[in-house]
Parts: sequence; structure tokens; C-alpha cells
Amino acid sequence: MKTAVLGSGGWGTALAMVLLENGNEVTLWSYQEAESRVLRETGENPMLKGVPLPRELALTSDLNCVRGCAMVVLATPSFAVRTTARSLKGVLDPGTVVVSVSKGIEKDTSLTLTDAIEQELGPDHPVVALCGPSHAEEVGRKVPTAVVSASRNQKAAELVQDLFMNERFRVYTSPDIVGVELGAALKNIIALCAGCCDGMGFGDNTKAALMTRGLTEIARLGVAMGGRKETFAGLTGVGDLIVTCTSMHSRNRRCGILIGQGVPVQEAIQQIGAVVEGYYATATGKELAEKMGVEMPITEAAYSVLYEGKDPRKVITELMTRAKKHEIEDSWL
Ligand SMILES: NC(=O)C1=CN([C@@H]2O[C@H](COP(=O)(O)OP(=O)(O)OC[C@H]3O[C@@H](n4cnc5c(N)ncnc54)[C@H](O)[C@@H]3O)[C@@H](O)[C@H]2O)C=CC1
Ligand SMILES: O=C(CO)COP(=O)(O)O
Repeated sequence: MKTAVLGSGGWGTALAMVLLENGNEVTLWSYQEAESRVLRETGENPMLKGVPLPRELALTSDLNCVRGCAMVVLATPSFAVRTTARSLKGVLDPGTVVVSVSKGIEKDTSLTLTDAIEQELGPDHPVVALCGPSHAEEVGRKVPTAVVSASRNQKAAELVQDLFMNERFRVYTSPDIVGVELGAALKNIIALCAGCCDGMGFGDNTKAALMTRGLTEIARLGVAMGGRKETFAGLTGVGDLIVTCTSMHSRNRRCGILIGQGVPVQEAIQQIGAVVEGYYATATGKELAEKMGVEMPITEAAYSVLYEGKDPRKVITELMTRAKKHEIEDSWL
């Protein structure tokens, strides 16, 4: 089938290669022509070093590439998803399925990314979120990976499953698009915190506690927003949390390590050289938690480090000395 991937960062490129491998016609669109030129001239994406781009992969910066596509994938940073969707109005054929693979919550509106896409494109285009524990560097090397295709439109979720699935890339479907998108977006906050603890020299105990309590607060907000609690035990909940909190591929975790080592926040983000979604998700997650009246102490702590310049060591002590609690009563299960 004819498909296009919009956003030629590491993730867009890795997914374009999966689609191509499955026999689809694929165009990879770059936001800037200069980016497309680098891919053409070097034959690889700088984010996926050592992975040659197949010749059959069409490279362009012309949005007309979406015409006639059965599916268009948006793989930009979350802050650019709405504007990219807007630029598709009048270009996209009616019925084209639009897939968001970005991980974030929209600033100001607190909408999920697929809701923002739907607002821009209207009901003519079924929307799908494709998320899960999946670093581009590993998908590029064909490391076995499993993700979730979530949509309120089951046919659209199944189309995405069919187009992406192969022996190295397993795709499940889910109707719980809210739970899937929120789990995938909010785990980036915890990954930043996990990195920060690693950077400060704390150990595995700290990280296990952070991941477990982090999942509790992610699920608490996710369920309050209408997500299903089972989803947070799945690939886009605990799965995505494990991969980002433990992997050296994770941009969020690596940024956290730098911050934990004392590098100023903006400098740490610059050093990563790719989008650090957890930075934005911390602000939107905190805002959403306040709006919904949901307690998210780790997210609040992350906010105080990232946006208010608080010392992470002090913040850890504050988290550890919060009022005593029962674990079971506070569980999301
Ligand atoms: N890299 C990974 O392993 C994975 C990334 N993701 C998600 O995918 C999204 C993209 O991530 P990466 O590819 O790693 O990011 P990246 O930083 O490598 O690339 C982002 C791409 O978006 C383009 N872009 C920047 N500003 C733009 C704008 N205003 N309008 C349109 N395009 C713009 C850039 O030119 C670049 O090609 C993020 O939301 C991330 O959380 C999800 C799963 C895995
Ligand atoms: O979401 C991801 C893997 O599932 C990518 O995480 P990072 O953005 O931290 O690299």
C-alpha cells in the first residue's frame, strides 16, 4: 500500500524501514529540505548510525507525498503534531488513516495527540496511536519488538497492525487509545527521574521504587482521564516504562543522567540533540494532575527540578519523607 511517514528523526526513519520491508510503498518526509538532503547524500540517518537506508525509500520535503496514501504516520516531536496535521488539510485524501507515533500531551489544551489530530482533520480520517517499548536504534537493527495499535476505530487499528507487523515487529491492537497514549507520554517523566537518580549515583533499589511508584501515579491519572487500568500493565504502561528507565538509548534517561550529574537542564537537553519529551510531559502532566485532582508526587518533584531549579538530592529526601501510607490502598490495580 502507499504510505508516508512525516518526520525523519530516528523514529520516523526506523518505522519507514519497517513499512518498506513489508512491501509497502513508503515516502519519508523531512520537515526541512536540508534534512532530506543529508539522508540522500549520506545514505543513513545520523540517529541510526550504521543502518543503511534502502534505495527504495523515497525521500522528500514536499507534503504532496501524502496524496493517495492509505496511511500517513506522524513522527514529529509532540509539540509539532498539531501543526503538521493542520498542514495536511486539503492535501490528504478522505479516508486516509492517520497514525500518531509521538509521545506527549499537548501543551495548553492537555489533549492527547490523536485528539489534537482529530480536531484538525475532522471525522474523515480515522486516527490511531502506535506506541510501545521501542527504541528506534533497535527497530533499525531489526531487534524483536512489540507495540500496540490503539484506536476507537477497530478497522483502522487492524490496518495499522497489518501494515507494520512482521516477524521482528509484533503489533497488538487495543481500543483504549486514551490509556495507551497517556502511558506512553507520562513514562517519559519517570525515565528522566530514573536517569537523574543514576546520575546522582543512586542504585537499583531507587530505580525500582521510582518505576513502581511512577507507574502508580501514571495509572492514577490515566484512569481518571478515562483510560483502562489493564492498559497500564501492558506494553505502553509497564513495558514502555521498563525500556525507557533502563536503556542507554533513551533520550529521556540520558538527559536525566546529565541533570543528576549537575549539568544545567537546558544544557542537558541541548546535549541530547533530539527531542526530550519528558521535559514537556512534566509540565503538561503536572497541569493535568492538578486539573483532575490527582496526586502525582514524582511528577511534581520532577517539575521542581526541571522548571524551578531545585536540587534533585533535596527533592529525593522530600519524596522519601512524605506522610506514611499503606501500599495496597494506594494501588491502581
Ligand atoms: N526515537 C525513538 O526511539 C522513539 C521516539 N518516539 C517518539 O517519536 C517522536 C519523534 O522522536 P524522534 O524521532 O526520536 O525525534 P527526533 O528529534 O530524532 O526527530 C524529530 C523530527 O521532527 C522534525 N521536526 C522538528 N520540528 C518540527 C516541526 N516544527 N514540524 C515538523 N517536524 C519537525 C525534525 O526535523 C526531526 O526530523 C517523539 O515524540 C518521541 O517520543 C517514540 C518511540 C521511539
Ligand atoms: O519511547 C521511547 C521508547 O519506547 C523512546 O524513549 P526516549 O525518547 O527516551 O528515547
